[in-house]
Amino acid sequence: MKKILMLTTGGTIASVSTPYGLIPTLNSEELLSYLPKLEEDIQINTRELYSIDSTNTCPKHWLLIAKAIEDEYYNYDGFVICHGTDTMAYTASALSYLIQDSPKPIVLTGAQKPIGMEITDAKSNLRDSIIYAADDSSCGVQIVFSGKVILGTRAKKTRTFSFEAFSSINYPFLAEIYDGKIIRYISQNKNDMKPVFYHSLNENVYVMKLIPGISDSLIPTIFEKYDGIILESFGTGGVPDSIQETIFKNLDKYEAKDKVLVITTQVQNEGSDTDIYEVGVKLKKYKYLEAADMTLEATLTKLMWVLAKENRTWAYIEDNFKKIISFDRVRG
Ligand SMILES: NC(=O)C[C@H](N)C(=O)O
Repeated sequence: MKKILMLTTGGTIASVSTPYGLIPTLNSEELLSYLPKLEEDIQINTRELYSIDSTNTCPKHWLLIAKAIEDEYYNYDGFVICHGTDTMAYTASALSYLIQDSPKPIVLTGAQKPIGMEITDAKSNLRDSIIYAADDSSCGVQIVFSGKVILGTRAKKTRTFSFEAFSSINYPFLAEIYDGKIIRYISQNKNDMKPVFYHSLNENVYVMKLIPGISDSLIPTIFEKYDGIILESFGTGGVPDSIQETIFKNLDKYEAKDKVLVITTQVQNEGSDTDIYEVGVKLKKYKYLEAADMTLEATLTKLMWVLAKENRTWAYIEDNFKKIISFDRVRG
């Protein structure tokens, strides 16, 4: 018999309607009581880690989830985390860096409608997640939602209301689940996997979204305050004239290992490549990193993981940021 640990953290799945709006209220046992009967023989133990709308998720919650899994890792065959959908992709990415090479599945799920409502996606999402987490071929961190299995490093919430809330960005779905049956499109080899747990993240990372004509007035303050600056640029990536000089001055002022600039794109699909246009190529004389085809969620949490290392060198930062972890990037 397979043993699954279901961890709960709040979110819509555990919410009830109140005069003030939906509030996460159900505890983990109450949530589990809604799980439809399974054909498989699976023992599920459950534990509430905290109960919040995932809007309020912070990096400390990611560390807490990772620690709870590490503490129970050898007592269970798989883990299911019930989580709010709004920041689930961030949590899935963060867990992909905090728990690497896990031969056991770590599945995040949630719902667009509370589990107590008559029309809800919660029961099927929970059932699919448990079945997927109990399957011998599953491993690593994934989101299971609306019948799709998405790598934690590739997930993005792309719909606010529909049940099909998540997309897999620049990577195919790993599997789909129909009527409780898993159809795998990509098989993962877990034979040589040994889990590695990490215990810290550097929260001093800022995401700056560019808009046409953006002013450079906040840039010196951002560089002073943060260790990692992610520039969400346009198209394939470039730094516009209005902020160019100030960005370059600040890159010169701080050593690259102290303040790290990452260029990414606002375009959801296909990623960045600063080698193409002059607005990107001119950056070449500076040390910076490129997100390439990584999601923003993966870029942010990977940078937090990389910058958690004390006395880091540029080589350490570059090697680890560019290293492919849980298929988070395909391009250089
Ligand atoms: N569907 C949801 O779970 C949304 C909710 N606001 C949350 O992220 O906690």
